[in-house]
Amino acid sequence: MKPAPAMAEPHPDGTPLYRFEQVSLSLGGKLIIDGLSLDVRRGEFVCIVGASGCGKTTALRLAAGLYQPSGGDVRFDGKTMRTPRQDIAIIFQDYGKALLPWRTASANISLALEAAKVPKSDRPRLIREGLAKVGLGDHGDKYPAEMSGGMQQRLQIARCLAQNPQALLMDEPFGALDAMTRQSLQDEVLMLAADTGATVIFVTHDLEEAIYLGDRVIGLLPHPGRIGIELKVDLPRPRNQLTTREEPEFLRLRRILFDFIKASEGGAA
Ligand SMILES: Nc1ncnc2c1ncn2[C@@H]1O[C@H](COP(=O)(O)OP(=O)(O)OP(=O)(O)O)[C@@H](O)[C@H]1O
Repeated sequence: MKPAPAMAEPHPDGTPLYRFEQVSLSLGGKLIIDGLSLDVRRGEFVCIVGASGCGKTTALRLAAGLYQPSGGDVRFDGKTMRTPRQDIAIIFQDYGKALLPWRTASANISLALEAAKVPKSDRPRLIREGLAKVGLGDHGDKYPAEMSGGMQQRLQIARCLAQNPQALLMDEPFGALDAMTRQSLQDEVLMLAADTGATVIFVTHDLEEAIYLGDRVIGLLPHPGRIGIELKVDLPRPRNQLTTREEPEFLRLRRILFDFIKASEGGAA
């Protein structure tokens, strides 16, 4: 049984995959997110940036169903999110903690297939395909500790994709990687997102990364977290690490975001 690709086509009734409606969240008696309204289309790649502590991770946790809003509504596929779902995968920066160290790369991917109750007989093929998709075809027998940071993050991505998710939520996934590895993983994620049609919400501190990857970049303002800016990224795909970053439109968006972050940090001081 080959999992069907997540929906790449617009939904027939045009509903967004995600709808945040006037979402607020208080934690420990403090308002962390306020009046957040955001639609994310199926297959869209949305990046979230903002000053440290503005609520990016919290917004992602709401999208994952790990927090319930104090006010408003998070709707996924037309339904209010009440708990985490099997078709929403989350990828964190801390790949070391996300992977099981006593399982090989193959066995780590198998974990997602076991959770999804994929029949045992289908698993070896899906594991092989999953490893190949992220360039780890020859490394199935390695343990996480025998792999570089980039390889471990690739493995985490393969494991998440094995869930066949409709949505991929990524929280600073490449923050700990060196520049070259980071760029190759950016391109791989773009390719995988295009291939699977998965909707991606990607949190990053790196403004260039957000523009390079996204169809849209959302900038959050702090205290409480709310949307301060929303930019459509009108750059051709496939993106290219050299030429895309040199486009006047890329530089224009980078300048706008840079000024936004600077102003928001000033305001938060
Ligand atoms: N469980 C909690 N209880 C109380 N306050 C919290 C809790 N979790 C987060 N916060 C606060 O909410 C705010 C937003 O945190 P969050 O981690 O979402 O920000 P962020 O934008 O992801 O930050 P960074 O970029 O530094 O990772 C911070 O002020 C943080 O201290």
